Amino acid sequence: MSTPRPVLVVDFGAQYAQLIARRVREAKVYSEIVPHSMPVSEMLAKNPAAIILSGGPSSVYAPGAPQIDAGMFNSGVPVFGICYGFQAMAQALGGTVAQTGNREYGGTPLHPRPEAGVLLRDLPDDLPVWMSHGDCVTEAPVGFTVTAESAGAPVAAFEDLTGRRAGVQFHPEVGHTAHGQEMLTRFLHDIAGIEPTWTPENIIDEQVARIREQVGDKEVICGLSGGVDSAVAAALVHKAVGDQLTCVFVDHGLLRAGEAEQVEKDYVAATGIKLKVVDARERFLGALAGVTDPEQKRKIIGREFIRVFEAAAREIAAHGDVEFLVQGTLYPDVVESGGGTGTANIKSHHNVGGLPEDLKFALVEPLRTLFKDEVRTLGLQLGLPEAMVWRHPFPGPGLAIRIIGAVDEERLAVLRKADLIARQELSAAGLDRGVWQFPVVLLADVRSVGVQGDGRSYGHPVVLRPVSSEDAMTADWSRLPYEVVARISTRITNEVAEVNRVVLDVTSKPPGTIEWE
Ligand SMILES: Nc1ncnc2c1ncn2[C@@H]1O[C@H](COP(=O)(O)OP(=O)(O)OP(=O)(O)O)[C@@H](O)[C@H]1O
Ligand SMILES: O=c1[nH]c(=O)c2[nH+]cn([C@@H]3O[C@H](COP(=O)(O)O)[C@@H](O)[C@H]3O)c2[nH]1
Ligand SMILES: NC(=O)CC[C@H](N)C(=O)O
Ligand SMILES: [Mg+2]
Repeated sequence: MSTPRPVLVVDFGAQYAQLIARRVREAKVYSEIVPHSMPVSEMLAKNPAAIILSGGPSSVYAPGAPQIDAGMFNSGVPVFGICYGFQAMAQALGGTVAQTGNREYGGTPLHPRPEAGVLLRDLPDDLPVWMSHGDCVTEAPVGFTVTAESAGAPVAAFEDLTGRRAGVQFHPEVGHTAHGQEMLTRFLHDIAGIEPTWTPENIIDEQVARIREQVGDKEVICGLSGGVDSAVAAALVHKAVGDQLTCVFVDHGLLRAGEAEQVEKDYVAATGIKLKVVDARERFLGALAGVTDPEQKRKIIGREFIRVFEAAAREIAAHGDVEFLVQGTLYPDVVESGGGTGTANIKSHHNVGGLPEDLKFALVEPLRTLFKDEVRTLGLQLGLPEAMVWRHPFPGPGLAIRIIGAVDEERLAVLRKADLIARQELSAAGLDRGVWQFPVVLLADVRSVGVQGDGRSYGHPVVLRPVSSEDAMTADWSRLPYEVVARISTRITNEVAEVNRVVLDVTSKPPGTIEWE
């Protein structure tokens, strides 16, 4: 099977490059992100159906700012510029970009002109769009029609339909821009003339073909956690190579109450895939003893996972070595680990930034460019049970990154009890689907004074961190009904002897992250 012609999203260090790529997928068009440092000849060698230039932090007129090679515009490939990409495109084609002193951040009314062109045709005046710029295009290049303006941007959108190029100063890819998806769709379908034929089923077919090609007739193991990502990854690999796949579930002692049993029982029942369960509790807890630094914990866990997979592979291999390790890695894991173009390392996800340097497995990661909600859609299409597909995410390093301080059996036992109560009460209130994830965090090195049974207590606080999110890239704290919060608090302080205080985390992401470490 051939890969469809991609729409390339050229990343200029944008906050939203991955969001652009998924909006393109929502328009039923295949897309790939490439760094702006990739030579244009290499981009063109991918035979792109169109190119989208992302936003970015630089100013196009500043020394050393990323530029666009004119070759891109001579190639005849349709191009769409967004924010920095729009400015860079204007400059490369002979327009003018300047800092006018009129900065616009956040919701801004857009005024489409009567000659609104294809992108903005029939959209209302005062259209609320999301802006984030300090520079402006002050003069459009020759051959372009200016199709909209805003108070701070005299050229807020332009089009050259003959050359199949367009650009906008605002961000159509963010949810806050009204009709943003429609504008991107109009560019792709109506200006670039791309057929909307790509669907999530295509991901399945493409990935199955790709996995077959990569793996051939060799044996494969898959790290299976009970979470949706690895379940979908395993289902894809199973579809591709059947019984060459064995899943390995690692009980590292950092799991929640009942989790190991549930994975063993439910997963095999639902899928019929071979599963090996490894009890690695001593090994992980030994390696983590006394460690308090979050990044160090993550690196240790990443390394131990691989060592356990290696040992399991030796036992599983019927002939020779197992070369391939399947992981349910998603795009946010990669980005947060600093794997994007010029993106910062926020935290090393155990399955990406936490991998040891001497990793011998070749990785099979069919979900590496996708977001969780897309993976859930795939899971449903692959016939996985709803309960598995809608399970809340749970990080591979488990409770180790929810104990602030060193990790040991005793602390784990305390957190497990508190966590179970929170999960039970959330489910009892029928709120599972309304909440993206609900970490419970133990501040193991903090103590506070309480009064319980007329006596003094000196116990630990537990933090409730329920969040809502679309893709874990950004999140907000969930406004749980106070009765539910109150019930959880009462039960935890009554039933978990070591905990005498429950607090609620009311921080969005950014500036917080979902997990505390
Ligand atoms: N206990 C485990 N045993 C084996 N592999 C694991 C375990 N925990 C995590 N992994 C591997 O690490 C990958 C990343 O973990 P992550 O938690 O992001 O995904 P997930 O558990 O599959 O899904 P979810 O994000 O919904 O929890 C998993 O897809 C899986 O391959
Ligand atoms: O498998 C994982 N290995 C990790 O090392 C890891 N760190 C964070 N997470 C999960 O990723 C999402 C975003 O988390 P943060 O807002 O805390 O960065 C949330 O869903 C987190 O639970 C991880 N998952
Ligand atoms: N969001 C962006 O792409 C910003 C572009 C440019 N840095 C500006 O401030 O105008
Ligand atoms: Mg998980």
